Formats: sequence, C-alpha cells, structure tokens
Amino acid sequence: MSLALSEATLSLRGQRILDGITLRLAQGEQAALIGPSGAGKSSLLLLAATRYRADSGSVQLLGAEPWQLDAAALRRLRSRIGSVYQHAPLPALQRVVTAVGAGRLGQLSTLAALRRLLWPQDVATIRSALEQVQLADKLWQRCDRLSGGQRQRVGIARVLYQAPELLLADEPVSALDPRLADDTVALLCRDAAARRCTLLASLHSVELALAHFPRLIGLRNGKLMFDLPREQVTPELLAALYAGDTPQPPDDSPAANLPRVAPC
Ligand SMILES: Nc1ncnc2c1ncn2[C@@H]1O[C@H](COP(=O)(O)OP(=O)(O)OP(=O)(O)O)[C@@H](O)[C@H]1O
Repeated sequence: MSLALSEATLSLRGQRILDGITLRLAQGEQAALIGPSGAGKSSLLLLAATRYRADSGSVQLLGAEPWQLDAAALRRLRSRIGSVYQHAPLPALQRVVTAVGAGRLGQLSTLAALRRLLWPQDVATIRSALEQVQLADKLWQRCDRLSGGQRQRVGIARVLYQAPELLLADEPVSALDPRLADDTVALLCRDAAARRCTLLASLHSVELALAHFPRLIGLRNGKLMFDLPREQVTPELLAALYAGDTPQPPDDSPAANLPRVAPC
C-alpha cells in the first residue's frame, strides 16, 4: 500500500478535525477527495504528508510508519512524497528555475542541496517540466512576478520534476481557468499513471473529479462519507455530502440536478 490510514484521528487546537479515517490507496491508484469547505480535506492531505501527526490510529506511507522512523529516514521518506498546495509556497525573490529545482532537494545531501540552491543545475529537465504546464518562458522569472495561476503551475512543475511515488495535491487547480484546470488535472493523472505514482487530489469541482478520477472519496465534518468507484457516486450521495453547501456539479452528470445558489 502507498497510503494506509486506519482509524486515524487528528485534533488541532483542541478541535477534532479528522475522526476515525480509514483509507487505503494501492500503488498507482488515483482518487479524488471531495467535500464541502471545512470538511478536513487539506488536513487529511497534510496528515498523509506527515505535516501533522495523528492523535490516534495508524498512518502508513510507502510501506513505512513515519513516526517510528529516525530523522534521517523520515527525511528520505518525505523526499518520496510530493505535495501540491493551493497556494504554492514559493520564496518571492527565488527564480522559477530554482523553485522547480527545489523539488529534488530532499533527495540530496545538505551540501549538494545548498549548491543546487545557489547554482541551478539540470536546467533542461526543469525547462521540460515547465513546458508541460506551459510556462517554459518563465524559467528565469522571479517568483514574485508571477500571477496566482502561474505560481500554482510552478508548484505543479516542481512536483513533476520531483517525480514522487506518492503525490498529494490540495486543490491543485483552484487558481486556473476552467480549460487550463481540466488540462492540468489531466496532466497530473497522466504523469502519475506513467510512473505508477499514487495520486490523491482534493478538488472543489465535482465535475473535474468525475471526469478524471476512477475513485471518489467524500469527506464531511472530518469523517469519510463514502469511498466509491465514480460510477457508484449518485446524485443523492453528492447531495448529502454537500447538504447546506454549494457543490459544482457537471452540467451533464447525474449530479446536475443538485440545488445551485441563485446568482446575485
Ligand atoms: N491549523 C489549524 N488550527 C486549528 N484548526 C484548523 C487548522 N487548520 C484547519 N483547521 C480547521 O479544520 C477544519 C478543516 O479544515 P481544512 O482546511 O482541512 O478543510 P478543507 O476541507 O480543506 O476546507 P477548504 O475546502 O475550505 O479548503 C476547519 O474547521 C478548519 O477551521
């Protein structure tokens, strides 16, 4: 298993955020995590990325129990896990070439990593990762001169360059227009499939989730509501998942008859 959570719970500042999550993803599986705002999707991805530690239950990643590892082994494990964030954490003054190259810093010794930060190497491969997100022309641009959508795509290029075994993507296309969002989710799925990388991506768009992922996981109030092949995700399940919230169903999907908020 690439990812195995068993009865995992997480509390932050005294509040229960994730409650008894049991979830398994085999190597190469691709699943979309959906649910209303505040459901706990980001927290679940951060737990899987070892940024948070579960209060109880177990977490296994790429065959290892992260919190049983010593610091060096935990660092090696983390270098095999890639994360895409809604807001890519790119240092303002860093050039894009360096930000993308940072995707592999975890695989290097401290000295080699420092050298890599000062003098970008492997520029051809970095350029090719940027080409895939249509940003090759920004190779030498400073990160603070990028738009929000460009920053998000640089974060995606970074993870393409990293080539992790487990990819955790938190709203990876939230800043992109619909066409680019569709192309970019397709790119992430294609890249993961080509490398047999396991992919778990949270998405606000149910349409994108249904279009690109064979398995959908519904999370609400920190609990799993369903974990099903996309063919079994019914309008009723989606309505219950988003009750009181506003989902984004596809126009031609079975979920299209969900209530929508009237335009202001
Ligand atoms: N660092 C934190 N400290 C305390 N509470 C937090 C923290 N991070 C998140 N939460 C709370 O945890 C709950 C789940 O948040 P989370 O960001 O995981 O949800 P989400 O499903 O990703 O939401 P969204 O779709 O809006 O991004 C929310 O109630 C949020 O307020």
